[in-house]
Amino acid sequence: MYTINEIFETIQGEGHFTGTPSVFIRFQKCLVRCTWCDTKQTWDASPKNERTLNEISTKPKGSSTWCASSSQEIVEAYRKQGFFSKHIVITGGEPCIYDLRPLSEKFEEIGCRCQIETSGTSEILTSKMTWVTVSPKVSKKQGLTVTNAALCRANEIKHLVKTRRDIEILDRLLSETNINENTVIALQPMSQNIRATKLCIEICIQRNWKLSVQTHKYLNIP
Ligand SMILES: C[S@@+](CC[C@H](N)C(=O)[O-])C[C@H]1O[C@@H](n2cnc3c(N)ncnc32)[C@H](O)[C@@H]1O
Ligand SMILES: Nc1nc2[nH]cc(C(=O)O)c2c(=O)[nH]1
Ligand code: SF4
Ligand SMILES: [Mg+2]
Repeated sequence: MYTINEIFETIQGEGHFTGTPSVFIRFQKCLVRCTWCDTKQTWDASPKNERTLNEISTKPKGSSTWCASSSQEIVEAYRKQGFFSKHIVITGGEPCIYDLRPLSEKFEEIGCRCQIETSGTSEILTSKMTWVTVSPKVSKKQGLTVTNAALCRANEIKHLVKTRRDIEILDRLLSETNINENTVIALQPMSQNIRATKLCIEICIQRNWKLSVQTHKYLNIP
């Protein structure tokens, strides 16, 4: 069973698939607890916030209610909602605390393609066809860090940037890991910070990396 915070259809606002109509399956629970996380409502799955999948499918955005659902029930909810998008973004919270093979394979059986948004701090178990976006995280407090294996599985490394220090951290990760030469590298400014955005533009031009600005926050869509 998976713990799900919300299921909604929107436009992918981040990374390589920016602009792609997508159905988001947002998982509950994350152990990393980044201080600047823009989705803190997903961190815990407290029993008092448990609801049914039906209630989760129609709830207001941003609440910490969640439900326990099987991959079959999630795919059925996708069909019932009459969504159009065939691009499924599995995010969270931290979705990779779960084995995502059953969910990703079930969605592929109905002609969908899956993408995972992950911190890279848990083992990535998903179908071969899944596009894996790793946004590297290091949490000394929780003793969790992005793994070599996650960076090597990544189709895309989308790195959050606040200052030049974050660029140095990414350079170190890339120098220590033998990533696939086709891996897309994207820089994402933290919390739409103007200085961080200007720095990301400068470095993306110099390195021929992709800029990822969270377009949904500028468009004010989910
Ligand atoms: C909420 S996280 C969930 C997936 C996974 N836990 C992860 O960190 O990749 C989804 C994406 O939002 C990004 N994100 C979270 N908080 C952000 C913030 N304040 N500014 C910019 N991006 C943020 C993460 O880096 C990640 O790429
Ligand atoms: N539109 C939109 N695009 C997104 N890309 C990654 C998101 C996430 O929270 O994982 C996200 C999100 O929350 N909304
Ligand atoms: S790993 Fe992702 S969901 Fe967890 S706290 Fe960090 S940004 Fe938020
Ligand atoms: Mg988001």
